[in-house]
Parts: sequence; C-alpha cells; structure tokens
Amino acid sequence: AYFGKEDRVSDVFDQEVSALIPGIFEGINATVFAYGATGSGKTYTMQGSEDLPGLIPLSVATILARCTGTWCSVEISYYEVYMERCYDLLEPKAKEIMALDDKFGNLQLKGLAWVPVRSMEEFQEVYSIGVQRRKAAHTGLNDVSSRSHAVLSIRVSNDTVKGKLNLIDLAGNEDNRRACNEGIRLQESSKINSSLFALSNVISALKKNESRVPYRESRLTRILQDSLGGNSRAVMIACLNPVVYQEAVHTLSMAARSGHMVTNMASASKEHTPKVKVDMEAKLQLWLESRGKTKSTQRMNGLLSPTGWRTPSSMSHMKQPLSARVSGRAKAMDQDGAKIKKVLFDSAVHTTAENTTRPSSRDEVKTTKKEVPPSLTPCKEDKSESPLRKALSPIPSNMMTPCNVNCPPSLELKTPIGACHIVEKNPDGTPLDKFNALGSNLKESLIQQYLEFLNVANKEELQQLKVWSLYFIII
Ligand SMILES: Nc1ncnc2c1ncn2[C@@H]1O[C@H](COP(=O)(O)OP(=O)(O)OP(=O)(O)O)[C@@H](O)[C@H]1O
Repeated sequence: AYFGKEDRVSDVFDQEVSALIPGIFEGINATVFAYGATGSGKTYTMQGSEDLPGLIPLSVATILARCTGTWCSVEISYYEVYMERCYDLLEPKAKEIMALDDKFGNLQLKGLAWVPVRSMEEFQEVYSIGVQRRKAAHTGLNDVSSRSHAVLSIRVSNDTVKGKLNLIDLAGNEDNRRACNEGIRLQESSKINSSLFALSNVISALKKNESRVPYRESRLTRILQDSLGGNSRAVMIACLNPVVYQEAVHTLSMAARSGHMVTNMASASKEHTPKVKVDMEAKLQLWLESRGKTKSTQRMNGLLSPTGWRTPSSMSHMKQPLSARVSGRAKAMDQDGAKIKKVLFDSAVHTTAENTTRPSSRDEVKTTKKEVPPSLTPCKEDKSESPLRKALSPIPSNMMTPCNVNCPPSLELKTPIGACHIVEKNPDGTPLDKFNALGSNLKESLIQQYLEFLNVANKEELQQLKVWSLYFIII
C-alpha cells in the first residue's frame, strides 16, 4: 500500500499493522520495521509524539485492550543496536546483550530485561525513559538523528502460547558526503550502512528462498533471525523523503525487492496468511510502464521529478476501508491523533540546522517551503574535503549537487530533450559515433544519469550492463 502526506500514522496502523496482532496471541511472531534514509520519518512513524502517537504506542494500546479481562500478560523489552553492539534501554548494564541460541536452536538475548506492563500509563513511563537513553545526535541531515537501530518487543503470554511483536525503528542510511560526518559520526554511519546492507542481503536471500540466509553478517540481522523468515510475518515501512531523490529511489528499490515475500510457513500457520496479497514489485513495474518507464529506464533517464512521487490515481483503489478499528484506549488515541492533520512526506517539515522549530500548521509550512532543505545544502567542509573521502563518496547525481549556497537547487531533473532522435540521426554508426554526434550538454547529462544508475542499481542490473558499462566508463 502507499500512504501519502494526507494519511496519518494511525491509517498505516489500521491498514497494515493491526492485522498482525491477532496472530501474536496465537504464537505467530511479527515484525514491523521502518526503513529509509536519514530524516525520512522513521522515528516519526514508529515512535510518534504525544499528539500523534506512532505505531509503537498504537500497537501497545491495542494489545493491552485485547488482554483486558483475559489471563494474558504483556511484557516489553527495548534495546538498541549501536555500532554492532546490543544494549538494553530499559535496564542499562555495563555488559552488552549477547545473542545466543538455546538448546532448541531458538535465539535468546541473554541479559535483556522484560518489564511487565498492565496499562498505557505504565508503558509510557517505562518507554519514555528508554527513548531518552537511545543514542541520537545532530547530523548535517537531521537535527535529531538516531544513531542506532532500536527494537521494542512486546511479548504476550498466556498458559499455552507466547507471541512476540517487534517494532523496529532502524537508523537511516546516510550519504556521508552530504551528512558531513566525521570522527565518531562517520564510524557510526559506516556501521549503520553496513548493517542495513546486511539486512538487504537477508531479505534478498529470503525472497529467493536460498538455503543459506546470511543472518550472521551483522548484529542487527542476527537478533532479527527469529522475526524475519520462518513462521513470522513482517511488514516493511519504506519511508520516503521525495526531496532526496536518490535515497528515495534506493528505498523504493529495496521495498520492491522485499515485496510479497513468502517464506516457508509451517502448515499449521498457513491458514493465517493474509488472503489478499499485493505484489508491490509488479504494481510498481506496471505503474512505471504506464508512464513509459521501467524501473531501470527510470533510473537511467532520471525522468521522475521529486514531486512526481505522488499517489498514482490507479493505485488509490488499493487502500482498504478502515475495517479493523482499534478498540478502547487504542481508539481514543486514534481519535486524538486525528485532530491534528499530519503532513506526511512534506519536504517543508525539515528544519535547517539553525532553525530547529518545526512549522506547526499548513500555513506555516507554506511560508517555509522555499527554504533549502538541509539535505541539499552543501557542506561547509566540502572545500577542505580530503581526496580520499571524495573518492569514497557516492557520485553525486545531476540534481543533487547544488551550485552554491545562494543558488537554490533545481529539483527538476535534466532529461535530455531529443534523446529519442539519437538513433535516427545516424542509424548505421557505432555507439561511439552516435554518442559523439550528440551535443555536449546532452552528453554530459547522459553520462551523469548513467553514473547515477550505476550508483543505485542492484547486482543483477549491473550484471546486465556488461560491455555497455565499460564503454561508458572509458568515455
Ligand atoms: N510525515 C511527517 N510529517 C511531519 N513531520 C515529519 C514527518 N516525517 C518526518 N517528519 C519530521 O522530519 C524530521 C525527521 O524525521 P525523523 O527523525 O523521524 O527521521 P528518521 O528517518 O527517523 O531520521 P534518522 O534516521 O536520522 O533518525 C523530524 O523533525 C520529524 O518530526
């Protein structure tokens, strides 16, 4: 499903997350994780705020409401994976939490505290302390950037069954060149990026039903071993900030690869598989094709402007009616949340490093719209950047390299006009002849777009390029 800026987090909860909760009471573990670039709204979605509760408080409220009048007990644990180490956020200890297999081969987090919660008040008290302990810092791309992956687990037990819901706010992948990270921030960022890469490898392996899934490549994937794959259900929430085009494409590509992933379910659990499955990859492909683009050509040509990432009207029917309403306290929270209209994915909500106050209404949003988002503001340190760092940084795309601070970046992609005439001009020439026949602007634009494609393409797509890559790289 697609949720735009007009939707609320409670809509995401109603349509995508609430359906997982009955399964928890039957022993089927589930995981909801927010994935996306830094500053794309993962914490906003998972944690929320007092006025606009995120998926975590909404889930806890629904689970507690469901337990009322039963013998079920609810416990929570909250921990973070920081620099490849796992730390308890509810009961901090000197030692890190170890991920070990028990004698039945089930993963156990040794030393992790599980705190019983009986009401939302108890939950808020415990959880808010944990949130304050989570490592966050100011970066060039987000004023309060999470430096760790945080996992809130809710365990429901009765006499016979134990089920677990993991709600994960991943740290965001970062382009270190634009984030201006140095020292410890750079180290954190490299660990974040490598663990997200490991997560994408695990997802790829699960999707292809490979016999070996590389869970042990990172601490993050290791602790999620019992939640990704097997009998568990997982929902990935891909958070997009359309202003940061390249990252948005990367996130969408990961989402498309993860879509409609069915792993080996034990037969007893099969009946719980959601009846309506949406093949998001096929939907994305169809949508792109309906606009004359495939995923690959879209990347190559860079045709979509950031403002083009809107709900395609053809996809609006995919949204389900709000059938599963949360009851009791959960419903009250939902209504509270509805009072304030949220601005999802709006570039204008981003604050500059100097101005940390977010606009509180649509009018204010409008007045701030012309500000250059921090993600596109050139780093002060850029000039003094070491050659090594420059060489290691991702190649900037034509739309992401603003000329200078006073010059607002153009958000329109430079689609080469007349690219379709290339072949007609010189139908019999070699590819080099055809290329040389182009104007210098067009050549530059093509090369730039090609480099951008190389930057974001996955392994399979890169393999398909073969000789063409070499040809362009040599040029
Ligand atoms: N949908 C939204 N509506 C309004 N504001 C939003 C929305 N999404 C994000 N924001 C705001 O944008 C800023 C960045 O969001 P957030 O901290 O959630 O990003 P993040 O993806 O968790 O970043 P990081 O990975 O760096 O921690 C915050 O000030 C947040 O309140």
